[in-house]
Amino acid sequence: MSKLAIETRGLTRRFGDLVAVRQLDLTIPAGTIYGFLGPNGSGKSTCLRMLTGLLLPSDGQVKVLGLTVPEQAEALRRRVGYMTQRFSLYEDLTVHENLTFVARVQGLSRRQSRERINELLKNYDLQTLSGQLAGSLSGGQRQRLALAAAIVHRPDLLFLDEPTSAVDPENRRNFWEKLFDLCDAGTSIVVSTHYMDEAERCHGLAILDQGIKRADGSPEQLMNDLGASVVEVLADGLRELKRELLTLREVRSAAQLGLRLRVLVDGRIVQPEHWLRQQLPGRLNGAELTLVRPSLEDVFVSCTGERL
Ligand SMILES: Nc1ncnc2c1ncn2[C@@H]1O[C@H](COP(=O)(O)OP(=O)(O)OP(=O)(O)O)[C@@H](O)[C@H]1O
Repeated sequence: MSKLAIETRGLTRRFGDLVAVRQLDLTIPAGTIYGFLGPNGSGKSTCLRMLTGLLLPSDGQVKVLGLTVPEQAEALRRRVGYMTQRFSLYEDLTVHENLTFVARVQGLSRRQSRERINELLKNYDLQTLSGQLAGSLSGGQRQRLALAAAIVHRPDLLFLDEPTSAVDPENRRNFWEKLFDLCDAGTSIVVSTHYMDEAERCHGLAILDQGIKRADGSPEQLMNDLGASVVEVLADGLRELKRELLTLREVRSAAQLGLRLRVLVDGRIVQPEHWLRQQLPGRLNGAELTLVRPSLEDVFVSCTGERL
């Protein structure tokens, strides 16, 4: 059996009356990239902070790299890296000074620190920026520095909290290439995101909504197990059509994409295109209906029960 990076049972965190994370069971294999996908406020950061040992759970059991958290959080500290949402850089230190500072905190010797920092500056395309203040870097440069800082001590497990929110698509793509390199070299990675395309890159994934895990599995599994069919409708008067479709109980959602509506129909309906035409005969006369492959966004909409 392959080793686990993380295992939780009944993990819960309350803030007063608010339950930010509720009864979360997770089984995350080592050597993979695992994502938490959820909207703002769904509990992703709270969850990551508990898994790093920085925040005490209200309830439940947590094992990270075989260590019991929070009891063994100190032993865990050296083995994990954590890149926070705001990147946590020292704005008035240079790129090199930021890395040197983190290397000292992580206990690297001067020599180890020098070698490791040279390696990171090269790998993360920061050599020419070495003497520049972190506060003056672009979004993509800040992100690369934050990642380099999070892995100075070669952690076995890396946590990333919405790492690409502030960067453009090209930087996001390059960033993910770096994550796959790290994963290939044996680092387990847990990443939170609210981007579907990012979630789709993960080996495994949990969909969080209001602190509750609504589904988990590989993106392919989640799409196969959707329990709904997706029909794209090309027709006139889409806004009105959408309203009419949403009055049907079997229609889980209808989202407009340009000239089309993407309609999620309960999986128990055998021929969804035919069924839709039967429900709205006048309205769908002359419309084009096509059964298409589910996307992760369809899974997300379906799991969170949002009838958009
Ligand atoms: N220290 C705190 N005190 C009180 N409430 C908190 C605290 N930290 C988080 N919360 C609440 O817990 C809920 C979950 O927040 P969390 O930051 O974990 O969500 P998130 O999914 O990471 O959101 P985002 O994508 O916006 O970062 C929110 O309602 C938030 O207001």
